[in-house]
Amino acid sequence: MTAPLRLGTRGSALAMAQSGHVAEALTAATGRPVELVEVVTAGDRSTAPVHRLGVGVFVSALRDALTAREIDFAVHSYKDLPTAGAPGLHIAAVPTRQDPRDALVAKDGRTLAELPPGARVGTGALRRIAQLHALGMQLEVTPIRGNVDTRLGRVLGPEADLDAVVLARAGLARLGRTDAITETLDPMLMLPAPAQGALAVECRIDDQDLVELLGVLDHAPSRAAVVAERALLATLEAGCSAPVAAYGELAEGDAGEEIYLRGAVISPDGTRDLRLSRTGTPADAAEIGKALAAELLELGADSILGQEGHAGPGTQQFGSTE
Ligand SMILES: NCc1[nH]cc(CCC(=O)O)c1CC(=O)O
Repeated sequence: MTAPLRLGTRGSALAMAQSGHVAEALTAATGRPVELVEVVTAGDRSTAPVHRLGVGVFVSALRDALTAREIDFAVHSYKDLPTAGAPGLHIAAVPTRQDPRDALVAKDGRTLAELPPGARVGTGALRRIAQLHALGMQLEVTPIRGNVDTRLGRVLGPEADLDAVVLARAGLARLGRTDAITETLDPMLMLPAPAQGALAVECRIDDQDLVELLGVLDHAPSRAAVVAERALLATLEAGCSAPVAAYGELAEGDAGEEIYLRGAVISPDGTRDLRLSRTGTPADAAEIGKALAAELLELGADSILGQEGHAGPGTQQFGSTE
């Protein structure tokens, strides 16, 4: 009997759902039993706004537990990971990505276009706030935070005080709540966060057998898309709470498999909205992301990012802002 692999996870419903899913997939593919070990992070303990909590609050406790060998591997929402990797740790797999688009949950089954001027729309992410303002619909965008159920309750519950909320479709899908969605938002209007809908399966780099074992969960097209989107984010020296969006799509082109990467940097008030795209081969995913970021910077992306107190990678903020 092999001892079960210890999978460290946050205790939130979303984290448990995605960890449980990865555990099952790994056992199905390899026959190895997996046990879930709950790790409490500073981000879970605090109710302070995420931008006050600092870098990687939802991630660092899991990484500490990995380094201390208290757990063998961890599953993160990829978009919550700082762009700088962790020393001694390795992302051994990027499983097949979920639908990366954002979703609208609105009262009376409304779509975005059906919201009247002055409608109150809740979201915590600067990227979503900025893009909602850029629509020019006079929406009253209200910052919210909390877990998925709390956020749905702001529209659907007995104490509903908002007309709509915007959140990641992938989170709702993992919790079996896609029934609440009234519109899945077209990336033409709401470009997703870099790596949204993707998971990162991380372990110690010196744990070579495990690196190899976890590799069965890797999905190359998902990894290529995420690599391109994250290279864009890293080159902009922005964090996951910056008003930066990126979406890489893989498709069969004339020259074989192609990646089509779109990127956007939007000022929080929506008045400046830079959008560009670039194509290339999946093998060049990182270069495509860097080149697209460089083009955005040439158009003044840095001055937009500067507007919200951006001061380089040292002040990156990551966590459940969305
Ligand atoms: N920042 C919070 C967060 N981190 C991961 C998800 C779920 C979607 C995903 O895995 O990308 C969410 C919720 C949301 O954005 O609504």
